Amino acid sequence: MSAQDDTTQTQPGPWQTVKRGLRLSPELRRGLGFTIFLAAVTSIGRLVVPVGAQQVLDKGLLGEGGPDIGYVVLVAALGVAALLVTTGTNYLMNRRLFVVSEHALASLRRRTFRHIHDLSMLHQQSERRGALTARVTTDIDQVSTFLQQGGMVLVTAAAQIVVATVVMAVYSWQLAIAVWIVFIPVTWLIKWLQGHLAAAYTDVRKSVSKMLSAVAESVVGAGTVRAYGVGARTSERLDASIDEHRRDQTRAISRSAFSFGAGELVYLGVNVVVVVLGAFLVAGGSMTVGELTAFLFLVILFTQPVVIGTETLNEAQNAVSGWRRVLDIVDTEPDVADPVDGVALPEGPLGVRFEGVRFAYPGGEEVLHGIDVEIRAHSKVAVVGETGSGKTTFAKLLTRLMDPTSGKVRIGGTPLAEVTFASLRGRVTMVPQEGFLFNGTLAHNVRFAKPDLTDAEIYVAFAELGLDDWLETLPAGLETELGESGANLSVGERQLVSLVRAYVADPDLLVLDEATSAVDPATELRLSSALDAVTRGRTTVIIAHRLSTAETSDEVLVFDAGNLVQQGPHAELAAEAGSVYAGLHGSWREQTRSN
Ligand SMILES: Nc1ncnc2c1ncn2[C@@H]1O[C@H](COP(=O)(O)OP(=O)(O)OP(=O)(O)O)[C@@H](O)[C@H]1O
Repeated sequence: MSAQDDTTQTQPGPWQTVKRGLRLSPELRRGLGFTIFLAAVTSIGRLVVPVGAQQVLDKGLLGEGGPDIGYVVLVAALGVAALLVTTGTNYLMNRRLFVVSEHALASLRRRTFRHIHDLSMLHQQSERRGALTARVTTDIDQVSTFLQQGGMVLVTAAAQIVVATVVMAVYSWQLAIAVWIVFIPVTWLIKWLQGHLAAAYTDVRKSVSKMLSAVAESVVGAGTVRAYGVGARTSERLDASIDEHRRDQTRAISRSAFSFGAGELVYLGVNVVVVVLGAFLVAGGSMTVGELTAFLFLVILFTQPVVIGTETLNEAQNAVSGWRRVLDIVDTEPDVADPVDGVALPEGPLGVRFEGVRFAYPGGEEVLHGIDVEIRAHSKVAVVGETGSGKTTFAKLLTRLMDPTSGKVRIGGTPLAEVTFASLRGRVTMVPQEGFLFNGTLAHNVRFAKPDLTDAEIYVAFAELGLDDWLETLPAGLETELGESGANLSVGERQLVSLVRAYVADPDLLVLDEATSAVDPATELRLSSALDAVTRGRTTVIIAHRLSTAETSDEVLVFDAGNLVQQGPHAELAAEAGSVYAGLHGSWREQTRSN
């Protein structure tokens, strides 16, 4: 099932969701028997007040021989002892529920996060990032709130209802039946309310995700928004998503307020029935005053779980909707999977082969139409073409960020789909256009691929790439803070750091999406000599946006509208009059001359 399909497919019911959720988090069931035992003891302990009141009234005060203070004191002492035990078991039960649910949810968070990571680039783009973050944060928080608050109610409610019913029947079976007659229609009402609340809270969860995405986009893209002067349009979209969330939340809250009122009504209704019928029974001599008093206390014990239950319905619905969305993610099959019994890439330099590779993005038209190509080990290959011609798609298939719709990619002769992720990620590195930098120091960012690299080794890497002079210009050298996404550096400098990072990872196949952004001439010079050093001695595929890169490559692959139309050394291709490459090269030279 796909994560974004949840609006179109029939959703699993609340029970199915809870059952699936429990199967996925077996920790929640650990020691459940003992927790239920503690709940039963707590519930039995709560009988102290009704039974004590009945004993004190009927035997201690209104007994045949007159008031018996000794008996009253005995009942009071036993009551206090029982209350102490109940407090202890109640504490233990709550603690167990907290500990178990926190454990389970921490591992659910981890699992969901890892799964999001495993989902291919395709999912990460189509499910918006803010929404994915909400899965791991707010959605799981909702489940946690429910399990810790509502979960206790669920565990104690059933026990309390059973215990209260038994004792009520002992005092007066007629009144016990009356209580149940009022109670049964209420359970139907609750079921009906549950359905309505579930729908309302599903809407709330969706609008929260939408709102988070809108906020995240407008914060991350603040620069672009300002540059294009579309602040008003962005604010409108944000306002609309906030309004939608307010509307959904208000609707859900008014429905839950209604269900809360319904719970109160049950309590009052049952009390009225007991008082009226009980008065008749006492007058007719089939019930004592003490038993009726006890019964009224028992009604509290009986209806309390129902009333509190309707209150927690609110959280329960919220939680089930959240849980369902988390499960949707966890159940989404990653479309690029680590092969079971996969193999490692062969030792030594790696060549690449594409055999009849076709690719279409989900729901889109084919964008690569049968690519056959061989890239020799150790060669430096430039991939060029108009924008949208399929270069990036080619690179993503080459590094298995996606799988071809048909055809095969081989690296070092091994079909890519059979190579373990560990071997693939260790030997093949892709440097995207905007190589992402993390908030932290320069050293931290370079160490990303190799955590145990020493400072001395990092200095050597900078020197080997001819970047030691640049490093010296930084205020704190390797300890320079780069800021969020490397914001303290210029675009060109960020690319330099990405290159160093790729260099220390020492892959056998390097796939690099050359940055398009213009950089100052000094940095440009540093970049091109660092690039030369990085590519030396390994197979390199560069998506070249500057044709100067193509000029210095062993071979050039020319893409046009999803087809590989030319392949060969720069000089040869440029000489083919009227060819796509000759055209590209001609216009690039004109552009650089006019610059
Ligand atoms: N995530 C996506 N979903 C759907 N279609 C996509 C996606 N990414 C790219 N495409 C489409 O696939 C085609 C090839 O895109 P691709 O990014 O591979 O081209 P490119 O040559 O790398 O372009 P550029 O130089 O602008 O990066 C284009 O028509 C593009 O619209």
